[in-house]
Order: sequence, then structure tokens, then C-alpha cells
Amino acid sequence: MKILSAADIYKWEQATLISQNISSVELMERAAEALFQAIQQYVGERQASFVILCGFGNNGGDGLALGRMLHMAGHIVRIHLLEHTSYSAENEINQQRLHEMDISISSLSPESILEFPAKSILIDALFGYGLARPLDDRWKPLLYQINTASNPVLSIDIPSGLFADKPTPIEAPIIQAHLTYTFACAKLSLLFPKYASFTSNFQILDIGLEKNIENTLSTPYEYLQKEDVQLLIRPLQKFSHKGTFGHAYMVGGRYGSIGAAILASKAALKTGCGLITAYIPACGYTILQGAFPEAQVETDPLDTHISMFPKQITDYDAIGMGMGMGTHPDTEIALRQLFERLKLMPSIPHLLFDADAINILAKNPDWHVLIPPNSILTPHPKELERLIGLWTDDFEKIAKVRDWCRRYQQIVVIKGANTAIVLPNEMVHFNSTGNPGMATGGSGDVLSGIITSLLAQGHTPADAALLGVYLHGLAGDIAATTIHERSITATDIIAHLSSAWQHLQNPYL
Ligand SMILES: NC(=O)C1=CN([C@@H]2O[C@H](COP(=O)(O)OP(=O)(O)OC[C@H]3O[C@@H](n4cnc5c(N)ncnc54)[C@H](O)[C@@H]3O)[C@@H](O)[C@H]2O)[C@@H](O)CC1
Ligand SMILES: Nc1ncnc2c1ncn2[C@@H]1O[C@H](COP(=O)(O)OP(=O)(O)O)[C@@H](O)[C@H]1O
Ligand SMILES: [K+]
Repeated sequence: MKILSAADIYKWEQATLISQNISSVELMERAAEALFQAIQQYVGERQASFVILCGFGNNGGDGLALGRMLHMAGHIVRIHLLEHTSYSAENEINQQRLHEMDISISSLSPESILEFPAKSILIDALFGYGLARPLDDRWKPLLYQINTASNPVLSIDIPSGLFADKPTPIEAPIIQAHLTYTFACAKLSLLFPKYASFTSNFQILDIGLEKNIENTLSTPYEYLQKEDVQLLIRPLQKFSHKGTFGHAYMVGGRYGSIGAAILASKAALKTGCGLITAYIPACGYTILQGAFPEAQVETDPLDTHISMFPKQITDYDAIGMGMGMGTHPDTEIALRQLFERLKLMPSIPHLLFDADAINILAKNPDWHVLIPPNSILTPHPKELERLIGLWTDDFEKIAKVRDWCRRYQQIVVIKGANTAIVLPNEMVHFNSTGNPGMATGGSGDVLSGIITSLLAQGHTPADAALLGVYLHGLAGDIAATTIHERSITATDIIAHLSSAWQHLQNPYL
């Protein structure tokens, strides 16, 4: 699914009105109906109480129309509307519809002192994507009351005060939504960690905007969902053998962190490659063989850390390296020598660099040109900062990574909630799976194993990164259905990879 700018969503809506021969009030009614259905699901069977705070534009119009529907369904509804010199036409029509039904509308100003009945749900319909500048300090008292209330806050389209597609100063007044119902497509600012305290969770509501018009709108940003990754799955063939599914080479571990290599190797095998060989320092031999009988193991001449890469390293289908590897100077020199060797070869295995491999690359910026094109780097935010330097906000972070990927023709997977996969063509895919329970030691090692396995199975690097990130998050989400998010471990993510594959291949789930 595309992630569009506010301007493009407006274009999409306007073109839909023409193409479907409907009025903008009819489209607003459709949006309110979608909101109503979602909120009915949110409250369940019970009668609920709502306080709806409406602005003077179309976001406010959505709030007014929703208020009417909730009232008609028997809920207790209080509607407040911002006093203003003029209202959008759709907003006025919905005010009129409420008057006709004798549903009262109280006036609201930035100075209003509000009382929210206990257990009522607050609906934020003050500003949507039409926000033209950050809200000024005049709005602080009103937004402060909403943000400090103990009631749940549901935002319509976007938390009021937040821009959809450009940086918002976080000291400006912004609604802290518990859940945002956003129309038609995800918005960039709903995906960025900097705004997490305002955006929390979101749900996309389909309001029937024309698909073929969306296809004409170009954007470098995509929201990666099940239907996108399903297209990347390859059916298993009856006459396959273990050689068909590829041989992954997992390089990592040092004295004290052999577990990272075990996790990555197990995850690789559970993702479906035919064979895995782990290359680790000698101290890990018994540990790895004992923990994981399916793995083949090769060891470095040194006991404590990796000091060289064997000649046969280039014989494998894919190499994933860096997990728990350490940044010993010997390892650093070995990596440099490997790059020199790869440069001379006509064809080389696909490569993934994680953790300490990235830290070594970050320490040596002049090596960036040596990284074979189309390699995958999987940094967490701190590793990314070491690699590309600091950023002032998430928009700049994405711009810097896009620039880096284009310049070095690499794929960067920026890990975290809504992991972003940035491709050499500068496309950015934000992942839709995963949960905070996955922020646990070793979870990144599992991701490296998954993606390396997909590379070994013959997926292109871009497909392996997209499918791997989605699958990893999905395994974590399935794990969270039976294990509390606080208790999820990296091993649990591996244990649920099989269910993730099943889920992905089942059209009815
Ligand atoms: N256009 C359409 O066809 C649809 C629009 N929808 C809703 O319409 C919203 C967009 O509506 P609008 O474009 O009317 O915009 P908004 O409702 O977001 O508000 C814009 C109004 O606020 C004013 N404003 C902007 N920044 C301000 C600031 N910092 N301080 C004070 N006033 C400020 C603007 O001048 C304008 O009058 C969407 O977010 C969505 O909720 C939905 O009903 C779906 C259909
Ligand atoms: N809040 C979150 N929501 C979803 N996924 C998350 C969240 N936090 C972390 N993750 C995922 O967990 C993994 C953590 O990776 P990383 O920090 O490298 O862990 P480690 O180094 O311990 O293996 C990444 O894939 C990341 O996307
Ligand atoms: K809003």
C-alpha cells in the first residue's frame, strides 16, 4: 500500500469524487460510516459515552457525522464544535443534520474548560491533514486537558496538531492519541519513533477511494502488508532436495556471545534454507554442535574471536555476518581482506551485514565503496547513527539513508517498530508487523538468519529483505497471541516462524 502526502491524498479524494460521481459530503458520510463501524468494534456490544471535539474543517465534519451515527446507535454523545468565523461546507451540512435531529452542539474554544465524564471516550476531530502550520501556544490549555485526561483518546485521520508528511516540532501542542483511525492509507508521521507518544497505534480505514487513481500517484514510500509479501513467496517443488533450497553461511559469535550465532543459524534453517554452516571462533564449537544438531560448524583458528575468513566462504549461496562477532582488530582486518578478495571475483554470494560487521563498516567510511552492491545492512538505530551520522528528525534520517543507499547501491533495513527497508532505488518500505515484545536481546540475530536464509533460497536481495522483515514481525505477532509481550524471547520468535509461514500462505487468515 502506498503512503501518500497530504497533497496527494487530497488529489486522490478529488479525483474519486469525479470518477464515482459523488459529492464531498457523500464521501465524508462514507468516511464517518467506516469510523462508526470501527468504533462499534472498539466498544463491543455495550452502550458507550463519547465526547467528540470537532474543528471547523472537514476533520471536524467527520466528527460531526460520526456523532450523529453514534447517537442514532444509542450511545451517549456530547459534541463540541470550535467557534470560528467560517466552517467548511461539508462541516456546515453536518451541523445542520445534527440540528435537524435535535442533537445539541456545544461551542468550544482553545480557552474552554472541559469536563470529561468518567469512562467516556474522547474523539479528536479538531484538525486532520489540513493542518497548515503547527498549532500555536493558544491551543496548549485545551490540548493539555485532553492529553492529561484519563479517558481513551481516539483521533480521526491523524492526531490533531501533527503534520501527516513533514516534521512537526514536538514542543507544539499535539494530541496524544491512544488509537488513530486514518483514512485510505498510512501517513508517514504515524510510522516514526519521534512521534510515538502522540501516535501510539493506528488502523487504516478503507473509504473506497479509486484504486486506479491511486496507481497514478507516485511516492517513494510504501506500507508493507500481507498482500505485498504474498507475491514474493515461491511455491515448494515436489522434486526439491536440500541443495535446491540453498546453503547459508552464518558468520558471528565471539567468546561470551556464541548464542547470537546459534539464534541466527536456527532462524535461517526454520526459514527454509536447505543447509546452514556456522563459522564461529573455536570456543563455540561444542556449544553450537550441542545446541543445534542440524548445523554444520567451521571454526576460526582462534578461540575467542574471528581472525580470518576461510577460502571456501565464497562457495555458499548467501553469507550473513556480524551477529555477536565483536570488533576485534583481527576481525576488522579479516573483513577488509574479504572485501579485497570479493572485488576480484566475477560472481559472489549475496551478503548481509549485521551488528558488529556494521560497526566495523561505520568505523571505516572509506570501505563503504568496497561493500558489494546489493548487500543488505540491518542496523538498529544506534548502529545506523554510527554508519550515517546523527539526524535531527526521522524525515531527515530517512532522507540520509535513501541518499546512502543510492550512493553505495545497498539495502538498509532500519530496525525498530515499523522497520524501514530502504532500497538502492530509494524506495522505502515500512513494515506493518511486529510488536514491542520483540525489543529483546537476540531478536535482531533472528532477523539476520531469516533474511540470509531467503537470500540462500534464491530470493533477490530486495525481496529477501522485504519478506524477511515481514515474516520476522509476523512470527513475533503470532508469539504475542499466547506469550505476553514482556516474556517474548528471540527463541520464541524462531519457534513461531512456522506459524508465520502458514499464516502468510493462508488466504483466509
Ligand atoms: N476531502 C475529502 O474528501 C475528505 C476529507 N476528510 C477529512 O478531511 C480532513 C481534511 O480536512 P480539511 O482539509 O478541511 O482540513 P482540517 O479539517 O484538517 O482543518 C483545516 C482547517 O484548519 C485551519 N488550520 C490549519 N492549520 C491551522 C492552525 N495551525 N491553526 C488554526 N487553524 C488552522 C485551516 O485553515 C482549515 O480551515 C481529513 O484529515 C479527513 O479527516 C474525510 O472526510 C474524507 C473525505
Ligand atoms: N517496538 C518494536 N516493535 C516492533 N519490532 C521491534 C521493536 N523493537 C525492536 N523490534 C525488532 O526487534 C529486532 C531487534 O534487533 P536488535 O536491536 O538488533 O536486537 P539484538 O541486537 O539483541 O539481536 C529488530 O528486528 C527490530 O525491528
Ligand atoms: K484529528
